Amino acid sequence: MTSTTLEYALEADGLVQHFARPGREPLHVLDGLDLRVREGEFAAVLGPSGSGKSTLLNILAGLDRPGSGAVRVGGSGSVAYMPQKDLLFPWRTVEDNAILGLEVAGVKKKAAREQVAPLFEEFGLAGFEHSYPAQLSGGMRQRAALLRTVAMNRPVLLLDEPFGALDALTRTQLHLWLAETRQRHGWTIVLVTHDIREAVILADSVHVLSPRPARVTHRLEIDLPLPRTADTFALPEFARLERELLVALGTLG
Ligand SMILES: Nc1ncnc2c1ncn2[C@@H]1O[C@H](COP(=O)(O)OP(=O)(O)OP(=O)(O)O)[C@@H](O)[C@H]1O
Repeated sequence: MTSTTLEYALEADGLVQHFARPGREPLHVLDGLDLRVREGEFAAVLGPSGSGKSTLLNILAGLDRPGSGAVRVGGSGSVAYMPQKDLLFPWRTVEDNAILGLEVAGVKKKAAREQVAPLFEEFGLAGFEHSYPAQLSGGMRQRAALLRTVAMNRPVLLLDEPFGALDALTRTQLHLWLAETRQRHGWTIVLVTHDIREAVILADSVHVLSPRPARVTHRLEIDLPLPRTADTFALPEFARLERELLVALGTLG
């Protein structure tokens, strides 16, 4: 991964990935995948289960190297990554979980606590700073994990199905909350999901993956008006985009 002045906040070109399998031919997971995300853009990567979404994010995060292809991140060249199984440490308070990434980056505990303090209110966690993860609801835990990711103050956020394990009502509440919060902050986000509604309510652009080996088969601009609210779900344009994505995924004829 290199850092330079780029036209895009994040560029991935021709990503190819194979995984070795004992006694069988390698599993071909990514097949020349391209992705371009502008600064301040919310890009959703939508694909069926097993299509290679986590593989893609691991490469974008710099945790894995692609077999071929390249990733470039603008600004400082670094990203903040919230993996799918982003476990909060049960023995740390919400506050101490929130500062974990900063501590790992070398920030002193006191300074890290001061840095994250203003975020608790906005993330609906004010008053729970000294609670332990087991004392939070599922939605609050995901917000705490997201707070920890955002606290890293990196130019690009990578989110791997952050709401996948939540019940439908909590998930919708978090969608509306994130839609508002990210607009206020202007974050650049790549979110992978297999939830079409999630992609449409949140994103500026949706990048549809083919089944494995994955490439981007469609890129759809989501030009629904901002701010996105509960009323957005009722727009005819929302239903039209949902249907278009069902077709792009091959779910409808
Ligand atoms: N390190 C690895 N070694 C071998 N195979 C792997 C490895 N990582 C992923 N795979 C395989 O690559 C394929 C794609 O996995 P990946 O987790 O990227 O898919 P996904 O789209 O994120 O799936 P889901 O939506 O179900 O989480 C799967 O078949 C998986 O078994």
